[in-house]
Amino acid sequence: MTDPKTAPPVPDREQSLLPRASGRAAAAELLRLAKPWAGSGVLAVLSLLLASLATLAVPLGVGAMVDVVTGNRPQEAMFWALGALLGAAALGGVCTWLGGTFVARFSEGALARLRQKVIGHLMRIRLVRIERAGLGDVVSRVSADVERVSSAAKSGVTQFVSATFTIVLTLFGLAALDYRFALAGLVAVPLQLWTLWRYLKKSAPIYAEQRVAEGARAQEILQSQYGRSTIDAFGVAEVFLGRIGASSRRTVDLERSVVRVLTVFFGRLNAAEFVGLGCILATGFWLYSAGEVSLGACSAAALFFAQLFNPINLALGLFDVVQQAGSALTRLVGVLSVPIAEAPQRPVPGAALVGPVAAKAISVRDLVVSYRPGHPVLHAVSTEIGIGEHVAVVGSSGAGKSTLGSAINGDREAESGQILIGGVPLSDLAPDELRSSVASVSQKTHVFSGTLAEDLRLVKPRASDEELHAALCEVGAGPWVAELPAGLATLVGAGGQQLSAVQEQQLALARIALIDPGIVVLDEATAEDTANSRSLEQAAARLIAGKTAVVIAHRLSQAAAADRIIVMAEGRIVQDGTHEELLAEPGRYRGLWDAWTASGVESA
Ligand SMILES: Nc1ncnc2c1ncn2[C@@H]1O[C@H](COP(=O)(O)OP(=O)(O)OP(=O)(O)O)[C@@H](O)[C@H]1O
Repeated sequence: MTDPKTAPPVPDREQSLLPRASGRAAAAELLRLAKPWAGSGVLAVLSLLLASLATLAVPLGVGAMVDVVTGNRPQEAMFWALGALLGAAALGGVCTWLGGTFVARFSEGALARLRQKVIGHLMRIRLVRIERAGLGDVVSRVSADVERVSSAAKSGVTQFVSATFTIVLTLFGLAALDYRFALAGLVAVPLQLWTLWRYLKKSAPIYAEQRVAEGARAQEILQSQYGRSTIDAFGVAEVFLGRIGASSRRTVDLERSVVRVLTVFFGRLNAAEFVGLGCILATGFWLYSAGEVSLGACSAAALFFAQLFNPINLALGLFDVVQQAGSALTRLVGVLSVPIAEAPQRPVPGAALVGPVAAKAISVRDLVVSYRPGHPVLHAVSTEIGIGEHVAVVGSSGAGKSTLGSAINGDREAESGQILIGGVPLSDLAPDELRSSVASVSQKTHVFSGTLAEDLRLVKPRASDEELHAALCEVGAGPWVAELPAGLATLVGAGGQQLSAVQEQQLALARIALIDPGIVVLDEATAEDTANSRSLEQAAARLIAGKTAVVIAHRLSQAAAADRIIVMAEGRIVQDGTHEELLAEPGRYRGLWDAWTASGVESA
């Protein structure tokens, strides 16, 4: 089967990515998920409101002190002002801490649920859709995007809410001193809004592009690791380094564009602040000269406005974080809109459903399968496979053998046509029922990190050690497993004991032996040396005895041993018969057989 990571690229990358949700749908989903933590949300708002109120005491206290110094207030007002400042500082500190704690409880709870939901959904999306999107897109959504939303929620939300409260309350404070101070301060608002509008217009497309570029970079890096053996074999590491470099440069260029836009944004915000402060000072001078306000009130007004610089910059600057988090959130929630394979819930997972299951017949009727809409790779394929019959599928590379195998195994959906398992349409079988009836070994087996026993128990969680040993012995793995340092408890997979390709294949066969299904689809890669490939063939033959089997024959000796052979070419069945029948007629099979025997492989 074609390796999905090296499958031909789909022309329109943007279209093949998983979808994004609308901003409204993303926010609605987040609020739904946050419901259990609504209490923490309310407490967070109240704490932050109190913390912002406390900051108002500073300009008022300093204003009072100025009035004491200029003789407008009695001396003892100085002690009250100092006391108010200290009390406000303590209250502000405690409330900010409480606010941060409640925000974290609220946002982390909601995010954990979202992440769980997205990953759960991803696991149920059909493999072909994941392959079309590319692993990079998937990985960047559940890592970088989750991280972006999480860090925005942790610090950004607290700061944003505090800053907004401080801005609103400070404007009230200014108005309380004299409404003309508040009006003077508002002169800066149109400038700030214009600055923000320009910034959002410029930065939104850059951020969206940045997310896609990050996905593409992750895809290149993953591809270079998954394809390591091929890359090493052909000595093309430089090509991949070049591709990773190009995709990294793209993300760096976009990062630079972000910094440029941000610098202009903050520069304009500073200018707007100075315009506002100038207006406040001019208003103060005018009101003081007219004898309408005290010098202390003028100082308090200037301090109020200067105190707005930070929260305004913070609130507007946080649009950046909020925007990025929003963009990431729409990508995360977008995953939830991808249709999934319906999985009826069953109370007992795996264990109770694992075999032995009686052999069943397979009917393939006018089967059409496509990886991309409108480009079928199987064209109306039909065949009947009887109970207990062993059918080999042969044909040149790309003929559609693996696709047929994976369609029978339920991994590939039919675009049209049908597959019946024991007379029941495959699409009507519950996933657990399907898994216990049909099991397969593909060319690309995976050894999961953990102990050997854990790897095998993935398919039969309650299997005893004796059962695991029996399955391993049945597929010829007994001798090397006996030599492992800790037997079944030996760590295998990434970071553990490295297994050879043949041992990995035997492990895959042992999983089938444990499931003991009625139908087996074998598409395992051919071992390079004849001794090993023969031992694997013998193990496979033992495994499929008494079961219905579809063997994608990579060696024609496997085909010759089958009850019947199907020859495929360009997605169609071009010959169908026993080994002897097909050898007796001129055609593709005889050509393949002659070429194979001439190569001397079978006699090696
Ligand atoms: N994951 C995939 N995405 C897109 N196209 C694919 C994918 N897998 C296979 N194809 C295409 O489908 C066609 C049939 O491939 P398939 O792997 O079924 O052939 P095969 O006969 O099993 O070949 P091989 O013996 O090389 O495994 C080929 O044109 C292949 O490029």
